[in-house]
Amino acid sequence: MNELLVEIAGQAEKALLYEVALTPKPGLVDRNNSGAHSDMDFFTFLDSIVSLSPYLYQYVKLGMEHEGTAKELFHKVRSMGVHAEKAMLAATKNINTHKGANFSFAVLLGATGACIGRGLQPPFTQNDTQEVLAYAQEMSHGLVTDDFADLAAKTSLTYGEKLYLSYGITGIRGEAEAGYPALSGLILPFLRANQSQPIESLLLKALLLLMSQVEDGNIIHRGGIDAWQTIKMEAKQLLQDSHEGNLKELMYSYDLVLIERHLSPGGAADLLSLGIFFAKLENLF
Ligand SMILES: CC(C)(COP(=O)(O)OP(=O)(O)OC[C@H]1O[C@@H](n2cnc3c(N)ncnc32)[C@H](O[C@H]2O[C@H](COP(=O)(O)OP(=O)(O)OP(=O)(O)O)[C@@H](O)[C@H]2O)[C@@H]1O)[C@@H](O)C(=O)NCCC(=O)NCCS
Ligand SMILES: Nc1ncnc2[nH]cnc12
Repeated sequence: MNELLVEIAGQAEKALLYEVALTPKPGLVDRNNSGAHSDMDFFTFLDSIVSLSPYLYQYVKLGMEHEGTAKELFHKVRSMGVHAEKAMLAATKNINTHKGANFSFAVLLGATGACIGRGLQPPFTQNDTQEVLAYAQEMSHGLVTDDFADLAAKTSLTYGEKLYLSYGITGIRGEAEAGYPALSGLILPFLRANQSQPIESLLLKALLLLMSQVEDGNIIHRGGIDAWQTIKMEAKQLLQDSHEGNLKELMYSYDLVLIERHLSPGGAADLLSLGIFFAKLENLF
């Protein structure tokens, strides 16, 4: 069973490495540049991933060994996640590289471990993946209401809390509570349908697909709702205009546009990592 635990956690780590290595990503940190970020670079992300690695293993282990309710497992992985977040910030000199990704992997690796504890085995079928997402939804039930219950009394607010108060946007918490529809209904069907394509162009197009549809808290917190709506339209147009011969050139140009606008689709980047994780468990590539 330990080999399976190591394999699952390893796929999550690989997904985070694939995401940051993917190049060129508009506005994001990659092998070419730091996108719209002045405080972090490719090596900051490598340091971050290494700091999170032991906790990815612990999230799966907590799930596999869990015997209570899904909600009880959520509290266990979230407690572990707080330690992971501290380790990440220590490794990155207090820069928020993977806060959202750490939260989602805590929930989804815990859910994966719980389902494996009930007999699920990789390679996953689409139904196996859906069983994990359904369990993650059960774990996250009531999360938005619980987390945002007493915001008025708080003296300092996170980006997500500010977005909720300003626009009613629920961000990654809402995504988790809904069972990650950006995975089940958007990126995973796309990756399954195009799995034979070269991986870099496949993942670049997957990122554009996410950018064209997800409610990305990072874009909104920096640029507001209008900037987010514009990026959704532009990403959709790029997806329509791109083909094997011009994709990288279009992405390089769009990277310069988002850098100039100081906008970064960090939420879409996190969801890309999660999509790669499940694609690996399904042996898509
Ligand atoms: C639930 C938490 C994630 C806390 O959330 P928080 O309230 O802090 O804020 P959110 O913005 O709601 O979420 C934080 C990150 O989640 C990513 N994100 C946002 N929207 C979405 C979405 N629709 N789908 C998926 N993911 C989303 C995003 O993270 C990525 O971008 C971050 C890098 O950019 P950042 O530094 O945040 O912003 P910058 O523009 O760079 O800032 P400046 O340079 O301009 O200053 C990076 O984190 C990526 O992961 C959001 O940032 C969870 O952390 C939590 O529960 N915290 C409480 C303590 C705890 O329980 N921790 C353990 C959790 S297991
Ligand atoms: N490659 C990346 N660049 C900037 N923010 C991110 N958040 C997650 N991945 C990221």
